[in-house]
Amino acid sequence: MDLREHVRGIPDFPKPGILFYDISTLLRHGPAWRTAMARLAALIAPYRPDLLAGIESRGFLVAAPLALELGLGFVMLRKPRKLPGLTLGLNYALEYGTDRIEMQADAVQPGQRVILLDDLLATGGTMAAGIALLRQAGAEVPAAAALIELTFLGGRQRLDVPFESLLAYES
Ligand SMILES: O=P(O)(O)OC[C@H]1O[C@H](OP(=O)(O)OP(=O)(O)O)[C@H](O)[C@@H]1O
Ligand SMILES: Nc1ncnc2[nH]cnc12
Repeated sequence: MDLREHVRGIPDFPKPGILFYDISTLLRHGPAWRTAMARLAALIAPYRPDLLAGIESRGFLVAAPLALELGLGFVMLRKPRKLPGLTLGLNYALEYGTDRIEMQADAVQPGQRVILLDDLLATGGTMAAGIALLRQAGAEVPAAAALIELTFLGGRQRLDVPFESLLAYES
């Protein structure tokens, strides 16, 4: 199945010159969504994860079903002040401005292998921050993955772990 047919590139949104890649159309199509999750599961299984982590919000849509598919637990990396209990957090730079992600301090046991997932890798800033935060919590991060990679933004060059994606777009 060609999954590209099920991802919509919307012109000039949110920034002129860069397509906005929308996974709503993929989510809506049961067989395509199932195929995408099965292919991504096959890509990350060789890294032998103990847990999967996902970045709020679209990353949850990828990490949670993959965790079910692989029979693993799932950890949420969330926007600030959303998680109860003791949290760890990290501020990071975006193209314009800054953002922050947080996770529960006891979410990971020291040395657990945690793969970080998101729907899309653009500049890589969000993924790099997520990896740093997981390490702060004691995790080993053997790899990161996303459904979509915008190769022309060079995001994977900002990551110091292997990165897997299902669909790469050149523009
Ligand atoms: O590689 P980067 O340049 O950091 O961009 C990628 C991030 O941007 C989007 O999230 P967004 O902040 O739009 O939040 P959302 O998932 O809640 O839509 C996307 O889901 C990634 O998390
Ligand atoms: N071009 C893009 N399409 C969809 N989500 C994004 N997040 C950051 N850049 C994006």
